[in-house]
Amino acid sequence: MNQTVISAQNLSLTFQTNDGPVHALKDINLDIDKGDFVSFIGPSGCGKTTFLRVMADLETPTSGTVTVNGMSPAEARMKRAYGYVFQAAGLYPWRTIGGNIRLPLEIMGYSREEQAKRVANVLELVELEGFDKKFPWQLSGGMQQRASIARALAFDADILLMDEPFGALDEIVRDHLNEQLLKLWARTEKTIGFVTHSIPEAVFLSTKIVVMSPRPGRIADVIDSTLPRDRTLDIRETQEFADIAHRVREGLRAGHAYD
Ligand SMILES: Nc1ncnc2c1ncn2[C@@H]1O[C@H](COP(=O)(O)OP(=O)(O)OP(=O)(O)O)[C@@H](O)[C@H]1O
Repeated sequence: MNQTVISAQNLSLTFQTNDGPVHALKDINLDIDKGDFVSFIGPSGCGKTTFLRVMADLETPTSGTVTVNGMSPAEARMKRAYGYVFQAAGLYPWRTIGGNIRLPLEIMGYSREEQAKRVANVLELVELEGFDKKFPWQLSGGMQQRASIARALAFDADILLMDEPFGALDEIVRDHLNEQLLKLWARTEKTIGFVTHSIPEAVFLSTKIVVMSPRPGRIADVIDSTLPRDRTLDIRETQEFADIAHRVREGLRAGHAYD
């Protein structure tokens, strides 16, 4: 039986600003099952980041509820139920890659042995073995983003929330990272929530695609992918891939106000 790990019920969030209220999310209902790879796609300002931030307890909903592993987002954060990857890698330039990944573990008081074990483990998962003593500026943008994924994996949480992690990278690097991410997902069996602007990226990565529409941010369509979980980039040439991409595009078009 599918186990729900993230559940949003009638979730709304309105920001009060000097220019009046901004309805970032409105009546969102969504269940994410264990092991799902869920992408959130939609035009700029439709609330994708806000939704992810609500799950991560970085924003508080105005009404409705979200549960993460059956807990409130605040409890889930205390229990380190998820790792979070931001748009920019956000590595400290004065710390080595290993030092950056170790930082949250140091703060939480993990022993030196445990820190070293975890750093080695996550560097292997993102294929950056041997880079622990390098500084961020010695790595390419794609490698820095992999290091920031490694940092998010350091607590070995079951859930990984990723806010457009590859948006700033060129297409070839992005393709490669997408393949690596799928391998990592298969190996670790994590549940992933992933924000993107890219239709091919969403279709290639996801088991479930949540298409959002702006003002106020609502769910326009939820697409359960028919593609096999085990896939390589070649799958993008198939009719099935094109069909799913078409449905995403239709959802985006239907939800867009074109104002
Ligand atoms: N702290 C805040 N205060 C006021 N308004 C905000 C705040 N954070 C976000 N918003 C507004 O809420 C709406 C949703 O923003 P959000 O960043 O979630 O959208 P998004 O879909 O992730 O956009 P993008 O793709 O550009 O990152 C936008 O209109 C944004 O301006």
